[in-house]
Amino acid sequence: MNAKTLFEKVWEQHEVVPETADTPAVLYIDLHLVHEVTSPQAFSLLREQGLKVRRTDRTLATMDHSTPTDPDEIFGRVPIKVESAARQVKELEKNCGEFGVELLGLGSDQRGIVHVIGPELGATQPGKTIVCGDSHTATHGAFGALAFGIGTTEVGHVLATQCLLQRRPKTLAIEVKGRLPESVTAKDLILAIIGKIGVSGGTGHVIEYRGSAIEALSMDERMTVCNMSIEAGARAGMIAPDETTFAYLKGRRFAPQGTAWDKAVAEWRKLPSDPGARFDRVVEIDATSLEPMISYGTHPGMVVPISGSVPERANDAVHAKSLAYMGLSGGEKLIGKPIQVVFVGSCTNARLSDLELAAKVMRGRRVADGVRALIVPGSQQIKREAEARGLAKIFTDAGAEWRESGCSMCIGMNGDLVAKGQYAVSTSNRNFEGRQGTGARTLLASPATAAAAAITGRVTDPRDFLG
Ligand SMILES: CC(C)[C@H](C(=O)O)[C@@H](O)C(=O)O
Ligand code: SF4
Repeated sequence: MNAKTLFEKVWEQHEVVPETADTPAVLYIDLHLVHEVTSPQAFSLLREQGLKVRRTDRTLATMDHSTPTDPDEIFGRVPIKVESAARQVKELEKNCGEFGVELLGLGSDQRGIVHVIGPELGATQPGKTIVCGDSHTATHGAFGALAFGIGTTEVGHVLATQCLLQRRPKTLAIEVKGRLPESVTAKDLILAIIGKIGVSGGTGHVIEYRGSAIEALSMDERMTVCNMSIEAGARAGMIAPDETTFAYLKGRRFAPQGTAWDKAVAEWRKLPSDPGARFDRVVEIDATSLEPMISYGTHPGMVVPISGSVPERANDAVHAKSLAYMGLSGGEKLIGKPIQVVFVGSCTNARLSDLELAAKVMRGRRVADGVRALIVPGSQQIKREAEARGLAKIFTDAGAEWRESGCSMCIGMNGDLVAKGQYAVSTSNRNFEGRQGTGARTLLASPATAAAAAITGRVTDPRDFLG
């Protein structure tokens, strides 16, 4: 038998027409997720050409990027303040209505960040091809799906045909051996991986994360890892489905039910890479020696262990420019650096277990004077669960702000912003110049590290609080 990787199995099951030297492959798409930022032009294209959405039953829309997180704006008690955001929200409502696409709209109790709600509703499943006009679609690969971010023109193609033109990527295995130490999170792991392979380390490849440390992760943690595959330059990230995956999915809204469930699980069990399957590249990481990580620069590869210092790179103009933006100098220690904002949220780290971790640090403590701490659940469902479990109260008692779900401060387009020159410890995935607002300085880290910074007002080792 020809040993195959997980990626190869999913790819080949969806290849309608294989690629040739001159033409990309035609791939069938099982699930198309839609949000308000990258869909307006795609729907216009359909309208211009007199086309319908080919499979409305395989298309699901939500609102997340432009949605405010203030309940008064969300529930229509006051108008949405950011005008461009209000327009996008309206347009998605209109487009979904006109084309018959299910929309988890502003008032929906199933609404949330697109990469949080797909899995939460069980729409994300092993072996599926999943696309969305959004780079962090890689998140869904945590279930053993092949999930790509696509551009607006491609969103139009998929809406009209349920197919996508794609060049076949190469495969990269990232083998994570050992076990993560106590108080070192999945976020620290993925930041360490990107620090090691670099922001273009995965270019042209689909990553499969594997090994004992990956198998030990919960679904929430696997999603955190796969989410940032794109920050390593990869097309997608995947993790083989296993009992953890099946247990997560069982009983969710879109998951197969009854005998269809048993049949699906039997198929999903065939997906993991066969013994002896070959990858184009293999990288090994030892989980046992990892520490909590933090970024210091303006791309996610610029990371160090939290106890470390900003690297010195003489004659590196790009490094120097980045440090100038960040207001940091080579050789400077990160621990103890004063910060002004803390953001716990985003499709990387806004699931229930992330909020639990932040709450563990903040319980019975107060946010430091002069620090703004914003905690934004990844979905309305997570919001309700966090409230039911008393997490929200821990945050508000500590003096943090607790909001409606959405992308929020991860991206400066919905009104949640970091001011010029301020330092924000953020659990999101991107730290580019201006990402959280003009002149904002982002330090990427885990929910534990972010919560610890909120309490002390400085970059802090989360192990001081967690042991
Ligand atoms: C707005 C959207 C297209 C964008 C993406 O593709 O990733 C956003 O989600 C981001 O994280 O930068
Ligand atoms: S939370 Fe951030 S990274 Fe995720 S989809 Fe929204 S803007 Fe993109």
